[in-house]
Amino acid sequence: MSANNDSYVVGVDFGTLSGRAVVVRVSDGAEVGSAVHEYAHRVIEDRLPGTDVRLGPDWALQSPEDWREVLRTAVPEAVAVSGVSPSQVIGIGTDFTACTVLPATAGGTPLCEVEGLAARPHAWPKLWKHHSAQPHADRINALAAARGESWLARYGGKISSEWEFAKALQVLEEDPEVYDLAERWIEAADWIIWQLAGVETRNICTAGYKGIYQDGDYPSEDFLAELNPAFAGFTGKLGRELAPLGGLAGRLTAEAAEWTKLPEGIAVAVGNVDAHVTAAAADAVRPGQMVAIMGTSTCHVMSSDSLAEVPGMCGVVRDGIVPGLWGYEAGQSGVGDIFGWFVETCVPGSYEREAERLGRTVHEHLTELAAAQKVGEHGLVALDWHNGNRSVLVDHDLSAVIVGQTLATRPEHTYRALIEATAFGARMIVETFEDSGVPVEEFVAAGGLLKNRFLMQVYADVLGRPISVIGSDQGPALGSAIHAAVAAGAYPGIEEAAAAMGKRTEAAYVPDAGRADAYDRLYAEYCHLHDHFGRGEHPHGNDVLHRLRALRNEVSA
Ligand SMILES: Nc1ncnc2c1ncn2[C@@H]1O[C@H](COP(=O)(O)OP(=O)(O)O)[C@@H](O)[C@H]1O
Ligand SMILES: O=C(CO)[C@@H](O)[C@@H](O)COP(=O)(O)O
Repeated sequence: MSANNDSYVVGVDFGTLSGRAVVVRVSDGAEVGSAVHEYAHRVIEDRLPGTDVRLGPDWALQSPEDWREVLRTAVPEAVAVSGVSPSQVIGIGTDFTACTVLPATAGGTPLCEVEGLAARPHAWPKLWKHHSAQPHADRINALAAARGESWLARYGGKISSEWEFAKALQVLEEDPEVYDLAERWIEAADWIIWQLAGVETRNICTAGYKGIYQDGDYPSEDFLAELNPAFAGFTGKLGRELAPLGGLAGRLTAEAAEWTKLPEGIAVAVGNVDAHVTAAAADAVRPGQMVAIMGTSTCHVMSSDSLAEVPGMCGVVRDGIVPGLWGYEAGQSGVGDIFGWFVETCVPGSYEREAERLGRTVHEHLTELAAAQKVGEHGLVALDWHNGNRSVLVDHDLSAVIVGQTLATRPEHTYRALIEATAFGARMIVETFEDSGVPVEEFVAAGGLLKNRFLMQVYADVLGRPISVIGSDQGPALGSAIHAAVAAGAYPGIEEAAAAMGKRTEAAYVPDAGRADAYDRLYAEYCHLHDHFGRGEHPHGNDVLHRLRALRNEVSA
């Protein structure tokens, strides 16, 4: 079907806690209807559903049935709310958290749904924030460095415990039977496309960033065998034919048409990652436009026409955001999650009652109180490592630090210090890119944290540069819809579709010179603590965080 003024596409964003669908007009990107489905199992962290099987520290799993339910509920609901007739929908695109990865049969059945395997933790999909494969990542990194593997520099010198190889090596060594039964090791981003189009595809984005696919190949058999002889053939569970972003993965099957109530045969776009699709939604896919998707965690994505080695980045991948450019990714594993943790576990009841009386959420109440302070007034500096450090240290055995507390420290002081810590972490990433010869010309913010205007101003002041903001509160879903429009043939490429359908306001926040100067002093303290606690036993460092983590693991084992 060809596009006309009445054509629409559906974008579906599979997030950490929910899936969101949005119906978008192809001609101008107008969002005409949306719906959200909260996952029934949310994040599986304590025990496997319906069993007494307990999970260890740093485990995080998800249920594939929750993802299918998004297709069955959020998609038809969004179309119903929009008033658009399903016959006007010409394509569907999706994005997923990553690296969220699962073992499956050759037919695509998740192993946790195979009879007899539901009580085996390693048969379940591992969510991006499953961090218990850190020892496996450490071994991969040490061996790659010792052998001088050329791909290591493409990952800033270290691959993360969140990525595909570390997670798979953990399965092999902790449950070899499940490893053997896994005929496929597949990103949820590609698995969902399999459900929609009935064909197995592997997108270039997750293969490159999370699957160590560089210059046409995965790490060699020889390398994998040195990690563990039984790991030698691992890449046989992956895919070698990579599909380009914005490409057509296939056509909606009759079964998926029944779930979604969309017409059978419409275009299904190649799978993609929540962060990377958002660049299109903000119309920020040109070289030097860094898009920060700020939510539970923050991902930083940016295209460039040149290849550079940026220490501690997540990865640089040819065609990884848009075809024809190098796509860079860096990230912070915990941002909104840190504020959420603080609100849930560190705030006295009196604050909750006051927030309720004022008709605000506790976040809003603490933000109001934090905004009344001057820079540095709380006397605190924090390290934003409650969920480890993804960039630039790439170490999920690190944990958070708050220094400067006294008996006068109030929750609003700590809340502000935590917001500032995440902004300092973002500045560390931006400066590392620039120092490595990859200039950041525009900083574009997207994601759920945009709703906190004080936080956004702190970021502008800490970064000392203007911040543009996306013009949609459904960035990933809009980005997926844009990819669907390209896959359906409505635009020749992602750049053209992004220009017509993406939205952003330039320089929505500008730094205040006085506050920016004051933050330079606090940032210097952050850098000092960052290197002291994060870089091990160098002359001025202390590895206490690793010793504490080892002790915790020993005791909880
Ligand atoms: N007013 C607020 N200020 C700062 N953080 C908030 C606020 N309200 C919610 N959060 C945090 O934002 C995060 C959710 O962000 P969101 O972008 O909606 O989710 P996701 O990243 O999963 O798509 C949660 O971690 C929550 O703790
Ligand atoms: O790591 C990536 C992308 O590479 C994200 O999917 C992951 O951080 C999860 O993002 P959210 O915070 O759920 O938006």
